[in-house]
Amino acid sequence: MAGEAPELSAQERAGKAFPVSWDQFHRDCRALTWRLNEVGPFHAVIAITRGGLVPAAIVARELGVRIIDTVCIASYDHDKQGELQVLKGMSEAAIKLGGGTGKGLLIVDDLVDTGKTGRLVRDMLPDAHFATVYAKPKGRPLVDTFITEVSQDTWIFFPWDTALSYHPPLRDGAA
Ligand SMILES: O=P(O)(O)OC[C@H]1O[C@H](OP(=O)(O)OP(=O)(O)O)[C@H](O)[C@@H]1O
Ligand SMILES: Nc1nc2[nH]cnc2c(=O)[nH]1
Ligand SMILES: [Mg+2]
Repeated sequence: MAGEAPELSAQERAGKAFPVSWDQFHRDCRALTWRLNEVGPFHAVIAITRGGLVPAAIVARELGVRIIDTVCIASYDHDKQGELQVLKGMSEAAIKLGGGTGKGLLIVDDLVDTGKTGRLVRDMLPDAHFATVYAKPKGRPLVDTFITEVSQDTWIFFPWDTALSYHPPLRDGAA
């Protein structure tokens, strides 16, 4: 309707920005692996794409896991969450390795926010271990292991979504 304020995106609602560099992300993934090493061993890693692909590769490398599968889910269109869509489920081979319930499987994603994506995958594999690098309070109860909690009003910017760019100085005319 005319005059109505445009709907804010999840990113705009978040307000606070938490940019993560490649270095920081790699360090956080390694820290996650230290914790997961106490919980495993795992037969396979299941990455929730696309955000889970990079941490899954790092975690699998550190833990010596060579079987990696994906569950492909689309929810945020840029930064607005819509209906969750499972574009591709797990392979039969991975499901079999987890005995049908996910036992001994490690699900990896970059973050949990509302927890909707995590809930969907947990329901597919209730006995799997679910790990994320970052967690916001609403999604946190769904995660078994994570490294850093950020507030619900924070938007995390991942290194694959960002680039170095000029930033003007704080004080006008100081450039
Ligand atoms: O806890 P939730 O509120 O469900 O949000 C978390 C999910 O959102 C992001 O994925 P996104 O759907 O943006 O897709 P992408 O991984 O392909 O970027 C992120 O990678 C998580 O998978
Ligand atoms: N990049 C990014 N994607 C998200 N999807 C849900 N929450 C977030 C977030 O904080 N950052
Ligand atoms: Mg994702």
